[in-house]
Amino acid sequence: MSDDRNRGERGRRSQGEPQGRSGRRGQGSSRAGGGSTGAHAADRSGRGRGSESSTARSGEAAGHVQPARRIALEVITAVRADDAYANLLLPSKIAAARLDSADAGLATELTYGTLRMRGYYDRVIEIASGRPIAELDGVVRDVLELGCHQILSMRVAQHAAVNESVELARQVASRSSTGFVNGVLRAITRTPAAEWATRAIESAEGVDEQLAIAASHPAWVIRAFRRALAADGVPADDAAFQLDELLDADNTPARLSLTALPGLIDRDEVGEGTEPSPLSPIGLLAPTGDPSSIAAVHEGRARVQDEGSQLAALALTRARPIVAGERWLDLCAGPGGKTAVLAAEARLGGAEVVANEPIAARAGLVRRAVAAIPDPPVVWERDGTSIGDDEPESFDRILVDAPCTGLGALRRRPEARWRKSPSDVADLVDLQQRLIDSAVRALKPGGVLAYVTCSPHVGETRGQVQGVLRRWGDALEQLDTQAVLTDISGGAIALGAPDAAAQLWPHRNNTDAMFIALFRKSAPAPAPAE
Ligand SMILES: C[S@@+](CC[C@H](N)C(=O)[O-])C[C@H]1O[C@@H](n2cnc3c(N)ncnc32)[C@H](O)[C@@H]1O
Repeated sequence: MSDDRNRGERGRRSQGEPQGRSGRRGQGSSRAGGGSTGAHAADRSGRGRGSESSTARSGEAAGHVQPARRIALEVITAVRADDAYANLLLPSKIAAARLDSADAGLATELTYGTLRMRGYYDRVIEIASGRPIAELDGVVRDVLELGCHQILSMRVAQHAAVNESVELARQVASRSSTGFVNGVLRAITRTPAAEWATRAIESAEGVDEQLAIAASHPAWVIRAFRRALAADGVPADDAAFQLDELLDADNTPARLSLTALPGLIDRDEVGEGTEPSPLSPIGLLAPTGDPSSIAAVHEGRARVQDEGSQLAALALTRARPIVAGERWLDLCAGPGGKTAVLAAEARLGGAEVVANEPIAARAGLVRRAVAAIPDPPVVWERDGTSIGDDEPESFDRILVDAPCTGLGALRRRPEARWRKSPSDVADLVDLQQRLIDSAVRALKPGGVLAYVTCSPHVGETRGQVQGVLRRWGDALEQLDTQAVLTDISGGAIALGAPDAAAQLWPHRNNTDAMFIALFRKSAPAPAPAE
């Protein structure tokens, strides 16, 4: 654990330093000049051409901008304007531009670092420019955030960060925006990073609002994490420290972890500098780099997968011994990471898997994910909420890895925190409930259901458990998921307060914040003896 992580919330905040390991340290030495900064006095035309960054996206005018910066900006703009996924878009852009590993590393740091910390950078930009961030053109804001990341969090020479940002603005926005970008970024360079942090944090009122800026998470997410930690039994006197650790872990890139698909490859055959996961019996930790260069990954016998996701899939497959001939359903399968584990385990035990994913493109990803497995699962493209009525009492095990806010996977998908709002939670909770009820209907009596989310939000986790037990009464019994996970991990896993369900945490388990709850559908009472 880094010094930063040991320091704790109160210590860090008292030093006026924002959250995370991304190295926000003072670089400049002169003062930026309050509400009427140099930037403010300079060109205030934050408005560009009024269009999104088509030039940035096509890369037409590369100018004198380093390719890594251009690619980072293209991805940041696509994430903001088109809801693109950075983890899908960035690797394809790096490959298309044939960046060497150093430039690929730089593009990755620029992209993920900016997406992670943009909430904090936006506040710095507001203070430095004297303008609300919402008033700026989208692409100008993207350029400024990217520039902020270099100035406040990286060891990039400040003149390079400013000059290349101005050049990027010239390429993707209006000519007049270049003066504005130049003025704002120069103003930011004139104040040490630590002082910016203090100013930004103190500009907010309220503990959660200040922490939101320091840790660059929306305040409602901070509150949801607080509640989830409490629900997991974290004592009040440890809550602030644990929250701090969690936010820090969210802002720390995840290790590269792989699954060796059971029956397709042994863990020790994967090689390439990997080491066994301490938590998952099918998991490996790999050196960072391009995972597709690992032969077993290229062949589909090993897959990139968080250890928490591995454990969620294994919780279902190993909750009890497999009986040959069992039928399993993966109700929400796309893009197929857990389907691959289910299918590999099912094959060894003589069971059959059906995968379901209603979005055609994601169903295609499921088919790709299982292509290396002999006799791969059939993939349906149906609405999971009606499968219970269409296929009643048909499956021995069902995985409901439900659509959720994704607040448990912010290490890997930093932009997810800015995408969701509290109003999304209600819709997701409703969909999750309908998927669970459908799964219970589709489950054979005596069958096992695993409900999984990559979110710790209580409404999506323990709230759903309470709801399903209320709705289904004696027809459903909760299994001891913590005991199952403890068994799978050989006792290595640290869990919260004793409970039937299990919540994993990035700061505690070094996994995504997966929530896993196992249930068994009651078998009908045996017929009375004659
Ligand atoms: C959390 S993801 C599943 C991740 C997947 N199990 C894996 O490990 O790769 C949830 C999936 O549910 C799908 N989904 C959304 N609505 C659905 C519905 N009504 N029925 C079934 N699946 C749905 C989404 O398209 C998404 O692919």
